[in-house]
Amino acid sequence: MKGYLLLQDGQWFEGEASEQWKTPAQGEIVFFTGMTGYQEVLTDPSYKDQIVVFTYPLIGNYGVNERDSESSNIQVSGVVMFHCADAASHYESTSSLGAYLEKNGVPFLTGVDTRQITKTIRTDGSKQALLTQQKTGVLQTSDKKQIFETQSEQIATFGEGSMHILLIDFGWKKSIVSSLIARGMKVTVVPFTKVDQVSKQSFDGVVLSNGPGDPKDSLSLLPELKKQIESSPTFGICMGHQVIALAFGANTKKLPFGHRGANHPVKDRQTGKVFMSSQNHSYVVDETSLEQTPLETRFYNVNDGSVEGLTHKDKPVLSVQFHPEAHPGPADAEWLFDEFLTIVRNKKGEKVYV
Ligand SMILES: NC(=O)CC[C@H](N)C(=O)O
Repeated sequence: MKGYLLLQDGQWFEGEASEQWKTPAQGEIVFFTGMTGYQEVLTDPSYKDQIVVFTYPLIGNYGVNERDSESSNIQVSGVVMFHCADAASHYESTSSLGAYLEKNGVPFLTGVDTRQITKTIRTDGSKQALLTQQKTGVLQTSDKKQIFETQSEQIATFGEGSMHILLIDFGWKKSIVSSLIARGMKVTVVPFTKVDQVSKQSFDGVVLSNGPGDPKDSLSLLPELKKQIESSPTFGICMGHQVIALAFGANTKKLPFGHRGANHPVKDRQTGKVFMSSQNHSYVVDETSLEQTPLETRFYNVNDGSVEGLTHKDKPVLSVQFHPEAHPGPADAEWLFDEFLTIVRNKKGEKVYV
């Protein structure tokens, strides 16, 4: 059965449509350049309502398993691949990728020139798109604020460590919680709209999570979030980093087509070292807006010079645009959890020297 990807500007691409495809799916079209990690990408809440194009031509080779999902649902609205492997080969695989997408009612298109689509996005910028079985289709305008779509409903605690971290949730990835638990932390996840319901004194550190959509949609909650950020050592990841910047008076802006992949080089101004990072974002902190704030740039993107992380001049606040929990991706930036937790431990009086 034929299927089509229609772009907002009228361009279209033809491919093979998956079977269980009842209605057209709309979303912002984005491309991911990593060779692996498709299960984590599909279930990462930061990808909510996006149509993901995988640029690596063979996707699904190792199937889908019970362990790697970043949340309990598939978050993307559709998927575009060159080839989706029918036969999955991995000892932990419980399903092929195609069967997993079909079971969850997520449409996908194969046999398309994914690199051509990517070139189009890179040249003309990100845009809305429709996956449909007709060559024609109407794109709906939407004022949906994704930032409110994926946060957890309940306040929940994980792990049993002696240090207690507040994870402010914008659409948290499982890997952030497991990275903290692996380092001896107890983690309480609180939706960002409910931070006023938790006491500022009960936590040894605060982490602001990743999440979908535009960070500026959090503006009305910034005063409350800022109180929490200033109460304890704080670490922001991706959306969390952008929200910290906004809370201290900086600005964010949309990139022409975002960074999504597992090999984005980042430079640490403090050490001069470059390392590889996993990334998934459309927005960045506008460096020119930092001048009037107490924040300074610590990390840069080597490819385009954009801001990749911040520190506060006087407070224990650290933030990164990339993903130190890195699923998918290289583990090169994991040490940032250790740097942050050393600050947390030292503040609590458990001296740690690194
Ligand atoms: N992974 C994230 O947290 C993404 C943050 C934000 N939604 C962006 O696209 O820039």
